[in-house]
Amino acid sequence: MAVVFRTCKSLSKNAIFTRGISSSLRLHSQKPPTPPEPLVNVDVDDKSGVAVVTLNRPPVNSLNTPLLSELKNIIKGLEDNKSRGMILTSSSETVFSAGLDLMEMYNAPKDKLSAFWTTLQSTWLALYRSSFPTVAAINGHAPAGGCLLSLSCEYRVMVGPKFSIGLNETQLGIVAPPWFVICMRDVLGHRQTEMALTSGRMFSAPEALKLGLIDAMVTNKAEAITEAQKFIAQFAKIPPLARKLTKESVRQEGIKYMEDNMIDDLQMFMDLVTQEKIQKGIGLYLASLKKK
Ligand SMILES: CC/C=C\C/C=C\CCC/C=C/CC(=O)SCCNC(=O)CCNC(=O)[C@H](O)C(C)(C)COP(=O)(O)OP(=O)(O)OC[C@H]1O[C@@H](n2cnc3c(N)ncnc32)[C@H](O)[C@@H]1OP(=O)(O)O
Repeated sequence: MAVVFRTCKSLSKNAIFTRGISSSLRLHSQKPPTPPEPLVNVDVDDKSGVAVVTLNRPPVNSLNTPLLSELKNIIKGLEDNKSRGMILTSSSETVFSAGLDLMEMYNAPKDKLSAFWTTLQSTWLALYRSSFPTVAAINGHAPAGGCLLSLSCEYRVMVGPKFSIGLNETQLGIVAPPWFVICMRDVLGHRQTEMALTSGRMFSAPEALKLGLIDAMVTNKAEAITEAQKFIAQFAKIPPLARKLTKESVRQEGIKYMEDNMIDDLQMFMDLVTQEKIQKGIGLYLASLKKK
């Protein structure tokens, strides 16, 4: 797997920034400061043109505004570079993504809350409607927003059997927004979605496979990447424009929902999440996670 420097340069603002800083600082000091790790890494394979995009926010890849923003920029960069495909995975050995960063929603000022949600909306839309094939190589737990990212890809390969996946929002006393529901229904159908979401159930990888929530189960990350590459390779001979327009057509409900309802959806989020009862619930949940 080779990193195409030209592609990375145009994809990651962070990469240009850190290179610039470290070379200029080297003139003045012996020890340049260690550049910050990007929150999302991207490696593009020269031969296949497929990008492996790795969430890299330890310990659990919780999705905060900067990470989402970086992911969105990478997806846009891949679009601009006419990418052949994208595999989304995690640098953690046990967690794909713990979902939305609860700290972004807890006692947050309204402007930050609003920026957080709009960044989530636009990142999701960029991923969901991306023209290139997308696969989630789910190499760890994927609750809530982690499950949403997976569902927004076209194919899901999960490392099993011990990791779990699902939209568990109701268990937290919060509500999965309509576009989360559309994503789940795209994959599971109406009845299974209702059952899964009203209970907030998390599924083990074997359960998820049986239900169709994931498409394949493997035993490690390397196998997940190989399976993902195989899925993407089957599109090599499909004309990209026909593929893109077909994907958009199949996903029209979700795309249209978001395009038409961005502001209402933001308002619903703000109204719900700022309620005292919800804030208390998030606080208790965060405390229970920290107590573990
Ligand atoms: C009509 C309606 C319209 C609008 C709706 C409005 C609002 C609702 C918004 C709905 C959307 C919500 C989607 C979400 O994604 S909410 C987040 C849900 N996530 C979870 O429930 C997962 C919680 N985490 C876990 O279960 C475990 O951490 C996990 C299994 C992922 C990993 O376990 P592990 O044992 O490896 O790690 P931990 O020790 O638990 O965690 C390490 C530290 O990370 C902190 N942590 C974990 N998850 C989160 C998170 N999501 N956000 C912030 N922080 C998180 C955890 O507290 C630990 O912290 P420290 O103790 O190290 O300080």
